[in-house]
Amino acid sequence: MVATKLLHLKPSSFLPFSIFYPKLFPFSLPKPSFLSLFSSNQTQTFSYGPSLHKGKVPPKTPFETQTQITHQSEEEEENSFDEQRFTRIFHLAALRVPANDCFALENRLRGHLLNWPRVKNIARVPGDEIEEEMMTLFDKRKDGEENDEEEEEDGEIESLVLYREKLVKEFNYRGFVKFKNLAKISRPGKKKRKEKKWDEGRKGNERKEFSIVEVLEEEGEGGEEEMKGLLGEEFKGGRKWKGSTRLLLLDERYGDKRLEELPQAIKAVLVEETRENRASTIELVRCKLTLFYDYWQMNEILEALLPEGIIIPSAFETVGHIAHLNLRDEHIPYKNVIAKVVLDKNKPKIQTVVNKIDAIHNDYRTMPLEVLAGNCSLVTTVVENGLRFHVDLATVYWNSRLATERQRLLSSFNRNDVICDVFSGVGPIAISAAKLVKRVYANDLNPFAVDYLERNSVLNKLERKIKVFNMDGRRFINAMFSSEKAHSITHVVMNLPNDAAEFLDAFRGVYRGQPRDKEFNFPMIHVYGFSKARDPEFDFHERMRIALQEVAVNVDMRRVRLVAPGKYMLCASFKLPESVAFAKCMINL
Ligand SMILES: C[S@@+](CC[C@H](N)C(=O)[O-])C[C@H]1O[C@@H](n2cnc3c(N)ncnc32)[C@H](O)[C@@H]1O
Repeated sequence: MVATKLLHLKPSSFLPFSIFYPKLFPFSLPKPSFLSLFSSNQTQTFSYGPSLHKGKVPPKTPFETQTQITHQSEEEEENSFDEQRFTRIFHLAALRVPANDCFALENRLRGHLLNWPRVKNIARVPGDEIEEEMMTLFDKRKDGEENDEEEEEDGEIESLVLYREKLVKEFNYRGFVKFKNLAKISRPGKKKRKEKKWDEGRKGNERKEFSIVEVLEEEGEGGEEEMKGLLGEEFKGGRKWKGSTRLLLLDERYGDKRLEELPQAIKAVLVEETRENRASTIELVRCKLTLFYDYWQMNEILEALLPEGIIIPSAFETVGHIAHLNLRDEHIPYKNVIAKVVLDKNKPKIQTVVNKIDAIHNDYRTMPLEVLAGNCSLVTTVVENGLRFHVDLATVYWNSRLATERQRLLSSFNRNDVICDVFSGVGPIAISAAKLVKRVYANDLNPFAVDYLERNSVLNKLERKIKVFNMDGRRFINAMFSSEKAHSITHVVMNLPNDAAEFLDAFRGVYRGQPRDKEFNFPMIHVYGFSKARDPEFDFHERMRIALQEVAVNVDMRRVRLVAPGKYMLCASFKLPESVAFAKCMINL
């Protein structure tokens, strides 16, 4: 006979696999495909795992309805939506087992337990937690070490209140012999109290609970009041208290199954345990798993919020604490809501969400950005290649997507090299190179970039290896190669893909007028460019030829990445041709 008592629940109105179309957003368009799923003759296929379309939407409490009526500013209203509309309730079956056995049983029942992303299949039962020390006291009592006047026939303690009273009588003349244990009976442990504090105080960036599991108890279970008296209002034992227990959440397919319908492995656990130990605490219970807004992934929330047919923005670039979106026109009416979801789902790493509002048109290559959510600071710190870079996206250029390319370039430098970075920005190439090479000359036209370049050199303790310049790229090339420095420079980096090829004319005649028998240095030039042509390599080569007025030979041309459909970023590396350096005509600066 199976002695384990089952909790029989009233049939719930919840249909396990109904689709609920959440009316989440005033401007969400009707979703015909969702609605059609309500039609009665539609047969649905089982889809595994939690989804906003499955589960039950909890009814609103009067308090929630009231808070919605509170006044919001226009801006708040634009950015907000009711997060509670994303709460979903799932009904599951679980084995309630003694806490000490749960890991062994979890192993044994592998394959039959809930396997949902981010939901642990072992859950605590609120209120029945008991500390190890208290349990020892309990066990001792069970083993008959203590007087068992109040013990029931099956060895269980009938009343903890009576037991406590008995212990009180046993005080020795000092009165404290057993006080330690007694205190534990009625006082929550330190650990527990700490947890509560954390929970109460959580705000802003702190992680919130994204799911809770509650046991659905039958009414009128004995012993509840007694346990409440001992363990406080939190206790929701309902049944005879047996110490700490855990819930092993069963696979969602068993949510509405009766014991007989469960797989043999689960039945075996229940039957064996009960046979071996009549006081077995293992039982099959029904429970309620609630998943909150914080549970769902960014795409799941956005899918529910945005009208059908709109592409769900799924990716963004990260620069330090800033998420940088590139929203399409169709997203613009929902930009604030999208930004809020991006922020919520990527906190605390992301603190600010911005959108690029226009193409880059200015010389300094700074992006026109609009802050959509979070704090307004565009000053951030990026870590690349083990180095730290302070960046202000409002005034300087930064592109994290070029990190791999920068690595590739750096790997071609060695400790004897001297690098000349013509368009250095805040220094991702120049400062990283300074770690490897003998010396770096770094230049940028943007005074803000140069300011950050200097600060970043100091931040990374490399300022002694870097000399910083703030001038136009052509003047810089000319200044470098008409000075003594020319003899040492081994690499020139020109990363201004829109125009760098045209700046190659600055190399024409840099050694003009100098005696040819002198030892000259012909550095490697690494120039970046974009091309939309059908043959991007040929196109870029042509641009270089026009600027140099020579055909550069032995050019190593590489496609760095596709920056837009049909538009490549390229890098051409070649040795400065002697004929260019000694050319008679020079550009007018
Ligand atoms: C594409 S960014 C590259 C910055 C840096 N190399 C990086 O990878 O982040 C180009 C840089 O060239 C600078 N720049 C634009 N025109 C310039 C010019 N005529 N002379 C010197 N620097 C210039 C811009 O201010 C910008 O910082």
